[in-house]
Amino acid sequence: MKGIQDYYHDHFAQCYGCGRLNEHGHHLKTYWDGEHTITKFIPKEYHTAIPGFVYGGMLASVIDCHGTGSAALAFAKQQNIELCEHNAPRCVTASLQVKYLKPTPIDGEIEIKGTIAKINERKATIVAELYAGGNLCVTGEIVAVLVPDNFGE
Ligand SMILES: CCCCCCCCCCCCCCCC(=O)SCCNC(=O)CCNC(=O)[C@H](O)C(C)(C)COP(=O)(O)OP(=O)(O)OC[C@H]1O[C@@H](n2cnc3c(N)ncnc32)[C@H](O)[C@@H]1OP(=O)(O)O
Repeated sequence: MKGIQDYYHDHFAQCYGCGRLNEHGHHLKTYWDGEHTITKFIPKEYHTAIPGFVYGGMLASVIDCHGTGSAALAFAKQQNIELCEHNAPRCVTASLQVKYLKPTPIDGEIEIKGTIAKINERKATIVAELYAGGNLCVTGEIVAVLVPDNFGE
């Protein structure tokens, strides 16, 4: 299954969380599932916080890039972009909020479900729900902004 990350331009594909060209990164893939977006991730043992449970910063990282990926999908849909090599919109995180409801078990796949809560011409708000073993463990809210031409100046 391809994710929006497969369609980022090479110079937008270096991110530790979601860049397909970062050899040390998570290589997340985010795609539509009906009206929602999905990202899946299998934690490694070294992502431990407390034995048996995932480190919270790691979960925030996955939610972060699920948010920017979901926003990019939403902008592509809004702008009627037919995704093909290197033409995906690219977003940066303006804001990331995370709530840890329950410890997240480390042994198994994590699924993050995204809902596009708000979108205008350059900003999207994504609500994320992170599930492990079918249980809701973490929620998040990400404000993602299309990369401005003067980014980093
Ligand atoms: C050779 C090629 C080089 C390429 C080079 C680029 C590479 C790109 C790679 C991307 C890779 C991504 C990787 C994954 C996710 C990260 O890890 S990204 C890294 C972490 N994030 C950052 O570093 C972002 C740092 N912040 C910024 O650059 C700027 O503040 C931003 C976010 C671009 C916004 O700046 P701006 O466009 O000047 O802001 P502004 O016009 O005031 O705001 C735009 C909208 O966002 C809202 N907003 C702004 N900040 C916030 C906030 N903190 N909270 C809530 N709303 C906010 C504003 O209210 C406004 O909303 P509307 O008025 O449209 O309703």
